[in-house]
Amino acid sequence: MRLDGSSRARTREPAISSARTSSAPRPGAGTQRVEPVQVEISGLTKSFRNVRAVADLGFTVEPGTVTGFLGPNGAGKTTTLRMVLGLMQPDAGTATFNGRTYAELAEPLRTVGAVLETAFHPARSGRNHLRVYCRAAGFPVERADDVLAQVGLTDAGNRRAGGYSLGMRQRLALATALLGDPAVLVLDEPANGLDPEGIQWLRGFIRHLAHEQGRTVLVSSHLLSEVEQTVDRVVIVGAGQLVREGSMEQLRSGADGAGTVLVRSPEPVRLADALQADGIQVAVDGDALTVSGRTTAEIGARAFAAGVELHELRSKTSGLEEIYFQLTAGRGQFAAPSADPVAQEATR
Ligand SMILES: Nc1ncnc2c1ncn2[C@@H]1O[C@H](COP(=O)(O)OP(=O)(O)OP(=O)(O)O)[C@@H](O)[C@H]1O
Repeated sequence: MRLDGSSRARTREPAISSARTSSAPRPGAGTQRVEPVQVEISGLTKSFRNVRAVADLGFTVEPGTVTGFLGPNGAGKTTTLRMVLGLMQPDAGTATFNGRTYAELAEPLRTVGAVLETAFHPARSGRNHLRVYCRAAGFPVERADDVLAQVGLTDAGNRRAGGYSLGMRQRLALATALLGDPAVLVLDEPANGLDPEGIQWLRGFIRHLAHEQGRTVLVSSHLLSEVEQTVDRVVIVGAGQLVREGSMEQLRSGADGAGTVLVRSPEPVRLADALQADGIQVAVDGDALTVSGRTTAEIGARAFAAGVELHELRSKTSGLEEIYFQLTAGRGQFAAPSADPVAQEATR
């Protein structure tokens, strides 16, 4: 699902948006932090006739961090987010917020805000759209002005949302998601269609929501480059299954087998001994060591502890985009050969 600029009326999916009015992040009143909420996905599974969209998917989204939910088109991201938000029933598995499913939350709109698609009444002003939403959700109408200010749309608040640019619509959708001051924000492809200035604004805004205010932020994208500078952690899916979960640092360093680290030292043998003593696999070639399955930080720390001088320490992988491509190549979606569930099972 995408921010598609449509003006369909929706009730359950808070919408977004942008003006070139404000570039400073202002997400929330003051610097108060929200109650931390952990999102846990476990065994989530969903099929549509002969397509298994999500298959036994499990991962955790931590408070105070921005987690990128990445995968190629058709990998199952939207289907997963819909199940997380209680908009679609899973065939199996659960998605919980501090242990409760969306349906079990006492005040779901105060716990979770979502930006799934742009959807506004085109004749309504941005401010009115937010006020209508406040009334429907039982929030004080003053919240409309609070969130307009947060996303830098105060000056455009009285203009018809139908005349907003895509960036402004995305800011308006984000403002809608923030009305309930939720601890969790789920954003589906929020940078879609934004210009570089809008992307920079969004990046600062999202990071502020997580890092300064302790919110749990899950941002989906099919492009790693789009979220690379925004997210702290990544969850990569392919064909509905978990491909990789970890910090950006782990992904960059090619840890857990995605790549190797090159180390140069005037004492290669002593360094190799120190690393091997910790069960780390090392290949020595002159003054160069090639190390698999560990981050540059881990190797640097081990060398420091052993008192070994280093002349070079770097990831040998050829870049994030290449790692991402390698991890997800050919994993757009399952194409089960038959609608027969037994035959589908055989394709797992
Ligand atoms: N309502 C539906 N009916 C049938 N098939 C569906 C439905 N929704 C999703 N699918 C299929 O499930 C698979 C996963 O789709 P999904 O939209 O979740 O992927 P995605 O990762 O969000 O992709 P994109 O980045 O293109 O939005 C795809 O093969 C898609 O065609």
